[in-house]
Amino acid sequence: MLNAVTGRRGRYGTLTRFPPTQVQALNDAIANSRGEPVAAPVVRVRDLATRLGDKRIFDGVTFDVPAGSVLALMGPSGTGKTTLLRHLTGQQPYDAGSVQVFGQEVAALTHRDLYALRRRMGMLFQHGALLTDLSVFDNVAFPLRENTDLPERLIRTLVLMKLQAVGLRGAAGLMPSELSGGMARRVALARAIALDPALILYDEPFVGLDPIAVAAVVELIRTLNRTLGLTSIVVAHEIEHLRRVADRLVVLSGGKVIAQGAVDDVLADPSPMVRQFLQGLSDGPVPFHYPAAPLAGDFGLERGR
Ligand SMILES: Nc1ncnc2c1ncn2[C@@H]1O[C@H](COP(=O)(O)OP(=O)(O)OP(=O)(O)O)[C@@H](O)[C@H]1O
Repeated sequence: MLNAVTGRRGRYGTLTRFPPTQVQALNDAIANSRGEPVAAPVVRVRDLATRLGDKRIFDGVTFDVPAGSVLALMGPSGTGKTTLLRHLTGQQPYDAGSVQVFGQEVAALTHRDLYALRRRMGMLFQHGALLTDLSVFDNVAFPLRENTDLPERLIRTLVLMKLQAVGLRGAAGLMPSELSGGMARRVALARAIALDPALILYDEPFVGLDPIAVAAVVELIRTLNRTLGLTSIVVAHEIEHLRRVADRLVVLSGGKVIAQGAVDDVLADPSPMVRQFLQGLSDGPVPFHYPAAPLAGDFGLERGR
């Protein structure tokens, strides 16, 4: 019998590891054949529309994040990737369409239910700095102390387990100022998984890291996803890192999804918009300039002035 999350086979010996999307497809097929409901994706976005100020950010965005997968979210700067993560956490309302996390419509949740939903999500934001006055240990303990009534003895065990998972148990007594950028990112990751989330959101997790630290974070995202049975969304620009970390790729541009699917399929997508974005060209269909008033007006060069 297939395990719904990992795709490992049980008592019949050989262990086969399927890609998560294939696992979901297989489980869905099995459930279908038995007349059971199919496994719902962890995140389900349908016809999402959002305006911020007078700017249309999303206009009919639709995609799923299958359970157990790592989804990479890419798109030109300012296209709304962070906004999308904020829709998932309920920090930013949307105008139309549906955003479901764990089967719950985020916009319909009460304050209390939203709080409960957020406890099932870990977040690693680029600027989610560590608390500088607290040690590494206390930074990771922080969400546990804030959100649970666990005794200190148990908190200590949990914190050391999370630090062990990111390879920094030995650094528990250090202060943030004593850490390298890569170590700090890993401590932030230990803090993000402190409450055992089922979904983790990474916003630009590789920015500012040297190649060795990037390799460690790439490896960690994959390992944590596999060993903790997480589902992950990674917003990043670095195709070479995302290729190593993600199962699926969604490319946003101009308020729409311009490509989505298995990473290698999207990377091979021949459409000019996708090619331009992926190859970093500045003169294709994706505009380089943020919309602005005519140049002549801004520089006082209009006729008669
Ligand atoms: N509160 C707000 N009010 C008005 N406009 C906003 C607000 N927040 C964000 N924006 C605009 O929404 C757009 C999307 O921003 P967002 O940060 O989601 O983009 P992004 O794809 O994450 O960008 P980057 O890759 O540069 O981080 C940007 O044009 C930004 O200027």
